[in-house]
Amino acid sequence: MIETPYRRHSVAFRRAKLVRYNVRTRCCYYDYRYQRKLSTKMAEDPKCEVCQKPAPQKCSGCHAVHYCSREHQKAAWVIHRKVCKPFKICEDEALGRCLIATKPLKPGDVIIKEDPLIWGPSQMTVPVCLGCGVALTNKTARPCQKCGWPMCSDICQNSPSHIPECSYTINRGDKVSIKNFNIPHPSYQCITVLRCLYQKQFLSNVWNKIKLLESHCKARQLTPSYQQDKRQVVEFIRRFFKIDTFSEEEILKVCGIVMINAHEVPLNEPPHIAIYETTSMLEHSCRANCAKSFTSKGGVLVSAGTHIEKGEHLSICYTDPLWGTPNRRHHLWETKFFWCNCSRCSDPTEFGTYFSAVRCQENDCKGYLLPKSFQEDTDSNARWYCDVCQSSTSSIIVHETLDNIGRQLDMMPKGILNICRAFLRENDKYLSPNHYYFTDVKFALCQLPSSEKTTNIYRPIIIISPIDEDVEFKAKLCRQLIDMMKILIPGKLNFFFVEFKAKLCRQLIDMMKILIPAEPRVLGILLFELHAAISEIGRRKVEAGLSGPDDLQEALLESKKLLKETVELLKHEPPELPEGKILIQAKSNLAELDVIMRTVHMKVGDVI
Ligand SMILES: C[S@@+](CC[C@H](N)C(=O)[O-])C[C@H]1O[C@@H](n2cnc3c(N)ncnc32)[C@H](O)[C@@H]1O
Repeated sequence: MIETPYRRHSVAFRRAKLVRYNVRTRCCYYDYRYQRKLSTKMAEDPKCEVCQKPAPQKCSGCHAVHYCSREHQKAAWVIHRKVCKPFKICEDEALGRCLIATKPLKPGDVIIKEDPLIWGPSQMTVPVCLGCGVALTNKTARPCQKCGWPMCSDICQNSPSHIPECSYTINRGDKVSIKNFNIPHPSYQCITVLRCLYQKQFLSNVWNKIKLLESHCKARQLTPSYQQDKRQVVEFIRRFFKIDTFSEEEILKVCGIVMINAHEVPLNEPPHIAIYETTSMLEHSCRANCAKSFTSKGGVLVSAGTHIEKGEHLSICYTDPLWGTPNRRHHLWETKFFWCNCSRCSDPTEFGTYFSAVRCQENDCKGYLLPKSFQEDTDSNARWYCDVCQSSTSSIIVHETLDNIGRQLDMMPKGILNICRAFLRENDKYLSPNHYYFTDVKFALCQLPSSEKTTNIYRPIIIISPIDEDVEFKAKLCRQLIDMMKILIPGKLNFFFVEFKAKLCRQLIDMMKILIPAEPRVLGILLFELHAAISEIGRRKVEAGLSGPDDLQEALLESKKLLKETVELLKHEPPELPEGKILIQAKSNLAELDVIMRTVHMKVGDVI
């Protein structure tokens, strides 16, 4: 018999008793019990995964298994590649545990895909089903027959996730009774913490992973949330559930673990939270290199968002990457107990985008004010300096101005074009063109629908951004307006909005690629909106006789390129999330576009 590589490997594995034969499927399977035994032993004395001889070489991917020779590594790869990871877990004095790439990665490569160790409702939530997390109403709620917690179905009542609070409630003696489903209910504050404590009491394999996560117990003691947890979680667990197995300290440590490590999972309304074994170890950067998305079942999927070199730290962004630097840094300090010093926070200009900068108010000065470093901006004597005239202004005054504009923005209805325009125009004298407040408004404008059906509520106006310095663009818009006025009926004059929208999308895409290149959702949405605007412009121009088939084909080709990029960026998004819906739409538009392009080609030939 010819020995195939597979047979060679299986023989080697069987000899080493790592592979067993499954009679039913007639296949060999990898016996993980052996791997675990070997891995524990290898920590002291590395042994070959295949033959158990001394093994000097380790897997260059995960660094977790060893081999005595290249042959045995090759033989093991068929099975090991299913569990091998492109990173290793390291310990850093400042960061704690963190993940480091062990091989080069390209955008979209999957790095981690895992189910939660624990999931549960957010601390502040309306009553939700404890089996699936969906919000309940008087009509949909049905009490669990064993404990009374409201559930949405029999399946959820018997869900393994519900076992902890169900069994603690049964032990308590009285069933839970929840009647009001419209407002946040305090009883839910302790559920996720209780689920972790249950692991401590009964399931040591899960608890052993949870307990290693950072809790920042000491730093938290000085915060209001610690006192709140004492009153609302510790007391509730003790008084309501009558549990005295855990000390106050133990419960508060778990509260800290949940606060520091839980990820918000937005699959349901309201979102639930989840702790993951590996993803919860990822460090933060405001210009992260990894992207996080979720599977439909609540698992997490971390993929490379940029090209990542071997040896690079893997990071995600814990905060909203479209907040300004002071806001991001304070938020991280208040919720995760560290001052961020990432490459973006260390560069006040945020890679030349001036995303957090304000305009210099000195006469005729075109400069921007920024602090020398945002690390020092927490000081009350801090000042912001102009990059042109070098004048300075107190940080307190800058922040007061920003707070006022922020309040204005909070109250402003987004999605009303004229109001957004007025905001951009009025604040142009204070804020840099790429300022985060402007970005917020422009991002909302970019998501306004481009098509006639939904946009003809907009008045026929020429929309020229106050920050628009592109004179040629304005002139072009005016020429087009005159042409169009002659041809179009008034209801179609929102053409200018679509042009404006396409321009905004391009501006934002360029900036996002510099500022947050690993945020596929933001970029994906913008590329999709740009495709919609370009298609609409092409279509309307042809309808109005303003352009010929060559322009149309050019627009279609650009649309297609943008759609392909959108699909690539959003490929890991589940259909439950808005970005997943855009992915479905983009795929369908791509198919339609192919048909249209073939038709155009058949009618007018290859014009470009
Ligand atoms: C979700 S945990 C990450 C895992 C954690 N290092 C561990 O060992 O369990 C978040 C904590 O990691 C640390 N951390 C993460 N990113 C950091 C960064 N960029 N700078 C400083 N500390 C960071 C902080 O202590 C933060 O509260």
